[in-house]
Amino acid sequence: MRLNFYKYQGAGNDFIMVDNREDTFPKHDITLINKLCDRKFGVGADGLILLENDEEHDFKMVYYNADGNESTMCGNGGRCLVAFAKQLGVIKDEATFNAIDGKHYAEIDGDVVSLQMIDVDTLEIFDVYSFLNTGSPHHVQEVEDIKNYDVFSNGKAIRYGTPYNEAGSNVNFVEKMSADTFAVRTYERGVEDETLSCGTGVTAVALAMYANGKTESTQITLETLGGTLQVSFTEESDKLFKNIFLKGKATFVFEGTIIC
Ligand SMILES: N[C@@H](CCC[C@H](N)C(=O)O)C(=O)O
Repeated sequence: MRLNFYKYQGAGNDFIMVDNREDTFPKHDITLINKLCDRKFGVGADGLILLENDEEHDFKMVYYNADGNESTMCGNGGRCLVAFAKQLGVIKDEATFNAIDGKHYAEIDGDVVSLQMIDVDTLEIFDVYSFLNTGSPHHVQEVEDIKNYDVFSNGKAIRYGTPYNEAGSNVNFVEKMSADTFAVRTYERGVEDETLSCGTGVTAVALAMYANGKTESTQITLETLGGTLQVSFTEESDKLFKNIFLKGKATFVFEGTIIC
């Protein structure tokens, strides 16, 4: 099979994009998707995303983690898919699309994509961490000296540990930098490693920091290893967050054809 693909990255979270409007991609071939995402034996990416036709919206997003399994929402991937849809001529400057967690609205201006995330009505606060679902599940924990923190070992232990166990959670470590700016590093489920950034992850961090009283701002800057992202939202009532937008660059890297 000859597979045309496009590589995109959003704040260093990188994805293989495939135009699957003709429904030709072998969607259940976990081994193939895992191999395409492999950084030594394949193209290399944190995930693979299919752009498909949708009856009600501009397109549909189908997301696979690098391990080859279909997973829950990917915020940076969604932003990159909007840029890909524009490159294909499927949309102009705004889009609505269908994803596993429901309908999303997005705007694109140059290489900056602003993506509306699902509303969040449940945010659990525990002694040393918070847990919430922003389309994907996220554990949020404050640490000191985040630059030198062992994200891989500690993230992996939390991801597989109680209460998450096999189903797991993504794990975000955060350190406050200023009144409305936080540094974030994320261990991603399904990649099973630290990624350079995670869109649903920084969204979770912004909401958790606000809910924990670590910031009074509803427009928060998140510094990740791969770049800067912005999250804005409104709080409708206690811990009910709406109008959540994730904003940052989504960049085309290269395209190619692979015979597989
Ligand atoms: N990188 C993503 C999150 C992708 C999903 C995650 N790995 C999971 O399986 O929960 C993002 O930008 O949100």
